[in-house]
Amino acid sequence: MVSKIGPTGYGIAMTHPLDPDLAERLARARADLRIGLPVLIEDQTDRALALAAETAGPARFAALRGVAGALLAIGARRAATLKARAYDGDLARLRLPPDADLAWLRATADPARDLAAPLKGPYVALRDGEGGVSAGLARAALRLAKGARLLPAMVLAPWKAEEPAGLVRVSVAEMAAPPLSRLSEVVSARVPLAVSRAGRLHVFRSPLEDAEHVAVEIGAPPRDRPVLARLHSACLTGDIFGSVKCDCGPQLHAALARMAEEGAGVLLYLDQEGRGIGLANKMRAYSLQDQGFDTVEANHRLGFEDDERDFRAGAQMLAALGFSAVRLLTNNPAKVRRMEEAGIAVTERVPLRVGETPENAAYLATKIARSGHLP
Ligand SMILES: Nc1nc2c(ncn2[C@@H]2O[C@H](COP(=O)(O)OP(=O)(O)OP(=O)(O)O)[C@@H](O)[C@H]2O)c(=O)[nH]1
Ligand SMILES: [Zn+2]
Repeated sequence: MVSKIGPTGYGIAMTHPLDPDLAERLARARADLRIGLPVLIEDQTDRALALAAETAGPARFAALRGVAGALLAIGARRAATLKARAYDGDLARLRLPPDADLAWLRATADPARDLAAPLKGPYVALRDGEGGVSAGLARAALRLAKGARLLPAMVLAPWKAEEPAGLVRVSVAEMAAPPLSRLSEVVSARVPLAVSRAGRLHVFRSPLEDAEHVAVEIGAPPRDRPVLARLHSACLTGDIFGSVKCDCGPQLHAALARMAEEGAGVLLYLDQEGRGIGLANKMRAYSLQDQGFDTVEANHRLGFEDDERDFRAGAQMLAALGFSAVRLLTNNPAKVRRMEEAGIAVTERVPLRVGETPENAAYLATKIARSGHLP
């Protein structure tokens, strides 16, 4: 059947080469949420404007709150802390009180503020069929927030009117199958390091993220043999400031030293701060840890998985540099599995146990007890 679609012709919808594609619209949606702009989310029957609770400004929040059927979607764990029922399983849709202001919004969204901001309840959770935005749209909105490294708490307003000019529009179906981002090398240059003068840094970017990942190559590792490699996730606190709350800094330096000793290696420094939740959320997790929650529980209370990293970036960088097999410096068997799944053979796991302190003993024990790390 031939159907007429838009101004571009007949049959399949044609797009103009200058139109943003799905991956680009998703990247823009994440960027817009981070700067406090709403995104239009739709499924076959409904559409809603979605604004991140964490970045919403007063005027935009007021504009959405004024729409009949507007609500706040949060994760089920957050709802439990707020003593609100989660009728939608993994999430709850809360009624927006008419006098709700930004202080209410942020205090409701952010578990790290619970001690400072007395809770703003009681909260009224909406049941199936109530509220102007479905659980399906709300779920997609929360996923988008997490992808933007924002707290999963979204103001949603049903939107029947004309599409507001300039806002990004994505559908739930599109979000279900986000395209894999492809990294490519932007530049490489020689950087003599304290541990080895034969250092070279390769910078990688994906067109879809603002992340920049770095491969530190030491010596001239032959490409036809397994290379000593480390997948290191960025840790500003440990790597730069010498925090003793984790073991990252010592692991980083020990890995480089080991590569220098052997004369060759590759350290992939992945722009995935806080196991992929971003620096601000890691600090929120730290503030919850100060209240007695462990590293896994703290992530969960914020609405994130305990590990949100995607190690395919590391595998893509290794492949781009010409490596197909590694001897991987890690205590985390999940990293070995992820590498193999991504097509990089792991011929050996090389343990990396350094930097234990009284302050990180409980953190390291939790990773062994709950995250599958090897002792
Ligand atoms: N969310 C969260 N992230 C943390 C916490 N402590 C450290 N991190 C992050 O965890 C990551 C460190 O993980 P890695 O050392 O790369 O890997 P690993 O899974 O511990 O496995 P190894 O290879 O054995 O070190 C960094 O991104 C840190 O910022 C925490 O308490 N909460
Ligand atoms: Zn760390």
